[in-house]
Amino acid sequence: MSNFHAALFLPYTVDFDKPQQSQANTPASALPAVSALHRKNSIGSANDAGSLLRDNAPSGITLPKTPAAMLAQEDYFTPTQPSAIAHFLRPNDTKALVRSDAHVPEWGAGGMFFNQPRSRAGRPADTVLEYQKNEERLNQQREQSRERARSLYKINSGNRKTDPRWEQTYRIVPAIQGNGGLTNAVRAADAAGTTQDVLHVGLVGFPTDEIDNEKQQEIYEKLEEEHDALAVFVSNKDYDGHYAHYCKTILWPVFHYIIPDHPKSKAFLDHSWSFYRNVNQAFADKIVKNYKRGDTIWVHDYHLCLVPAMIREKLPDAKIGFFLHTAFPSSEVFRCLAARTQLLEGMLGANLVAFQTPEYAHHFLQTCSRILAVEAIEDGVQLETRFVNVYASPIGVDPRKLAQGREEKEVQDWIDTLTERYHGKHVIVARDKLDSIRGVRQKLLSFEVFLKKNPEWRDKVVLIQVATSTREDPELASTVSEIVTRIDAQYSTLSHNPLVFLRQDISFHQYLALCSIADAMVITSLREGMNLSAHEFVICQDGTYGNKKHSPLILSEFTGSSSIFEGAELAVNPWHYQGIADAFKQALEMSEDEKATRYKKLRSNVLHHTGEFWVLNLTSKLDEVFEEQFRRDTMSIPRLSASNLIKDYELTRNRLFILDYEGTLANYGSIKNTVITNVDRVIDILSDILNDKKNAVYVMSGRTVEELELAFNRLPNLGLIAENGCFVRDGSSDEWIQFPDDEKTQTWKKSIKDILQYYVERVEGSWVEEHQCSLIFHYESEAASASRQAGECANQINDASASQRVRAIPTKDSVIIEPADYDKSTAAQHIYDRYPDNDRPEFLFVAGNDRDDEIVFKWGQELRESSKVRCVTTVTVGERNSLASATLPNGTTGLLSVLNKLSKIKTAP
Ligand SMILES: O=P(O)(O)OC[C@H]1O[C@H](O[C@H]2O[C@H](CO)[C@@H](O)[C@H](O)[C@H]2O)[C@H](O)[C@@H](O)[C@@H]1O
Repeated sequence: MSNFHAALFLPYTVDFDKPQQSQANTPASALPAVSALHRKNSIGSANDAGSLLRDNAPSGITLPKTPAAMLAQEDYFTPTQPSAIAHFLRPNDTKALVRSDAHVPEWGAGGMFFNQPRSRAGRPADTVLEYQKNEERLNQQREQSRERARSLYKINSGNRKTDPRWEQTYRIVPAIQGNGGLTNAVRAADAAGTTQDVLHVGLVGFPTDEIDNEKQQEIYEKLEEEHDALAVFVSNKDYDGHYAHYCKTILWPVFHYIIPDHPKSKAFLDHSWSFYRNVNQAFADKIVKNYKRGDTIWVHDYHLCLVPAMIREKLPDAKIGFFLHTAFPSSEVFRCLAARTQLLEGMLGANLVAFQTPEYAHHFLQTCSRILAVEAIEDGVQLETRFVNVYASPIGVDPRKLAQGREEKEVQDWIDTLTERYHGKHVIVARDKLDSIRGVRQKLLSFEVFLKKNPEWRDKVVLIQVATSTREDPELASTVSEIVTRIDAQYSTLSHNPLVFLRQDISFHQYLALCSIADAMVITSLREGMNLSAHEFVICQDGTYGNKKHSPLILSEFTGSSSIFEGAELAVNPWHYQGIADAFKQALEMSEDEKATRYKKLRSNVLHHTGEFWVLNLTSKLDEVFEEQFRRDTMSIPRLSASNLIKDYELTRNRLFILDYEGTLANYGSIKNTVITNVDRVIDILSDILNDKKNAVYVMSGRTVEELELAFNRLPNLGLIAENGCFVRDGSSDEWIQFPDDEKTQTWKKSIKDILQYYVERVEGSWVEEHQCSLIFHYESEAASASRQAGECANQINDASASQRVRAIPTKDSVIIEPADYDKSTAAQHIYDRYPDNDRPEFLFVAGNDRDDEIVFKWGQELRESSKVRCVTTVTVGERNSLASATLPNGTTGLLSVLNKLSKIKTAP
């Protein structure tokens, strides 16, 4: 059985061999500045290629070539290998450790590292018209590029469409695109046997229109046969529109709280939505085509939110998990997305939707209840016929492989070099992609405050900030440049630069060495799903190599990682510059004892939350919820066996029946009608059952005390549970017991009525029904806007009144607002407790059909599991998934006929 892991990019890509060039035909403009390309970017020399890309740097550090430098060159001349070491410890080993956060500038950028087609997509368009114009321009450019290549390689163009560069032989190499943390985690789990038969599904990481079908097929087969990878091929247009436009321009910012009503936000655009859908569909189709019963499907990250529902449509019984690697925003932000409903419904196609932290999971639950008007509880979301579990499990790193990586000679050499270079200085390290969410600007401004306020540190401290990918946000890059220049001008001296700002990536070896010699790491992301650099830093600080150990971690409280470190990190608010400045000081002046104490906790959390554990944890959670959902599926719940029930009935004394009324014993009546429905047959049967003194029967309902009394006044021995458990009347009494406190009830009702009034004025045809202990907001469910408003109403009440122990539950056409501490199961428990210890019921029969009956099924099941009641039968007559032990598919009629049979049984007194 296979474990599919679908992520936007495969962990592999293709590096084409270069065709022989014809020098004679080579246009001068197409030739690269070879000397510049082959020169190493030595940070130490003043006029090298690297100096164009950085402000200042220590001498003696040699860096790999940078993406920015390569972008300046014609794509078919870019050298391949040097920059791959920024991503892998061993670029030729397709299974070696990948950098967790690879910081690839944009899709198609692999062409800077490997010989493969590169994206020519420009800046995302503001309008559909602009988008179409861009497309025309790009098509022209593509054709020109092909022409150039044909002449360069002396290939007669004729009518050939295929580009000669991509007809060559090729190698499968580890991809620089994609989620390194995910790749490492799955590999670690695979190596440990925690997971097996992994099948990666993803794009090959570069535009493939220029690769002919035959070649695509060849690559597909090679990847499948040799690397257990299923390549998804989509058109360049879909690829650009999906990734560069929809994902990067809309979803990524919104998921990281870059509010869409910002004037620059493009979240209102929708022309890229169709590309997003197309790519998601291509993934779903690929998985469906290769799926075999029993397989498990994991879909990863925000690029593929629609895939779970698309698969579910074709494979209703498949086991599907969805994991969001990024943050998930609050519902206030998420609701700004035009495609919010489709995105949520897409994710809810999974059996399990998982997040990095409980906070993101909570936001998701709240967003679902608000936007889809569905009931969201702590464990998940109740849809019309399915339950979807929601869970949080943080990803981690592979400490074993990282430890091995640190043993590599290059790392050791770099540790020596850096130790010598920064002898006597305190080094703070940072490596971030220079994009809008990583908070580099905030970090530098805070460092400036730190230097200003702490002159004694100015010539002792060095902040080495590696800032990769400056192309995504030129405005940010220039603001950051200004700050760098200002700090440099203000605080650099002839012999010391307190800030080393590298506008390029460093190699993986250098990174591990830097982390090993650092006196602190600082991460000030404004929002981030996790931040595995923090974990890598902790692993490097064990004191095995280098003279530094247990150095503190300054970490933004808005990263997922901060949720697992339990305060052992120095948590900072990236918007509080003075706070970060104080954290710099605290880190630099921390006693060895405090460092050791904090480090112990940091390390134990990193070692606990490893990538392998993450895979294991998610896998077992998915198995567990899948089984439970299967059990709850009415199709798999066994039909009630009347003969077994009769046997139990005959064998027992003291029997307790708890039966839901509307939808279970009788059809639903009109909400506005107090005379519910014709109950004659029900009354006759219940009366017969009550004739046996060993039986107690309770009818439970959301109806009021008065309504139930009116409906059942002919059965004085019947027990009643009104208002979903707020009131109980025993069969032997006329007295009702009210559980919620009257005064408290009046207080919460007063405040909630104001909220409800707001929605009644906005939702046409809506009205509020008032019960003694609850309020019900009714609305016409047909209008989408009405159910959205109802969802919002429920959310607002839940936010406003949690402290009053009140909850609002959205249902299909109403929002029920009721006390959080009382329900049908608490009423049932009250009834059970009133039996004397030596005369408890031996037989319990619970029947229901709706969400509020489920909790009574659960209660009944627990009595059976704890052997408190010998014979327990819980029956659902509804169509939704259920915890009941049996079903009665022919509903009310079936139930009445079973009860009728029992009522005719005469047992010994
Ligand atoms: O930039 P993209 O290609 O759209 O990919 C998004 C990012 O994916 C990876 O980061 C995400 O997953 C990490 C591991 O779960 C998590 O630590 C991080 O917070 C997530 O955003 C990748 O590491 C990043 O480089 C990508 O930008």
